[in-house]
Amino acid sequence: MALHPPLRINSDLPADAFAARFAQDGYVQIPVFLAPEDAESVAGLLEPLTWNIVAPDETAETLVISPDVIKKFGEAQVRQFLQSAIRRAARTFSFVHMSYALQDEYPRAPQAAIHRATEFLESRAFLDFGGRVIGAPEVAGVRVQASYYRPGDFLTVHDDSHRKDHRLAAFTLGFTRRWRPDWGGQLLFHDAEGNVTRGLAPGFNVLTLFKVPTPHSVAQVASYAEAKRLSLTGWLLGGQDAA
Ligand SMILES: O=C(O)CCC(=O)C(=O)O
Ligand SMILES: [Fe+2]
Repeated sequence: MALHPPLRINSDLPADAFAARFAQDGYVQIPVFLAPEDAESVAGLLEPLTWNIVAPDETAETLVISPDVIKKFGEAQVRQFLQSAIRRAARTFSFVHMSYALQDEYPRAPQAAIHRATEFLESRAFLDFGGRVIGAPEVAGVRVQASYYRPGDFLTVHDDSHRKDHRLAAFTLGFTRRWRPDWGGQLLFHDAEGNVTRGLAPGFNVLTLFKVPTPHSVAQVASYAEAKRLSLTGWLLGGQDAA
């Protein structure tokens, strides 16, 4: 049962026009996705979260480095581990960024204000809107995290295929303000020749949907970037895997 006032999808959105774009291009961006005051409210909830650093270990398992883990193992050891995740990025899939696991956290404190976003992303309103745009009315659930990319953070090329989950499409809902194009952090789409076919700048209250599988990455954020690259990112799921 929902504990929070629902976030409202902007009522003026022409879902069918966005669906045509998605079908043609394999991705679509929907600006002013939430009612503007609701987007402001989500942005205000993301800022003060207690974020964890995430990066894969040498077996490709995601390690979650909470502030407690840093206290326990010490900053030097954490830095060493992150350096190895950065070195692995030269050869294989890797990433370093901050994350907040909305759906894992929800049962611990469903009344926490951030879960207005969790409840919305799991709601029929969001799943049905997403389903209309991607042309898959059977969207059954969602897998989602909040993410925050700091200077130096990155995500190397991958296509979002998953062993178990049936991912119908990937989405990101951005809450990044005033981003300069030379700050990196773009969502990049890649072709077979190694060219970037499209680079989408982080934005505010923009929903991006793209097909799975699609080769993509997040460009490393420049050391001199001053804004926070904040978003809610995840996948619309089909059938039996719904959360
Ligand atoms: O943050 C983004 O723009 C994309 C994130 C992504 O590709 C992923 O988490 O798999
Ligand atoms: Fe991805």
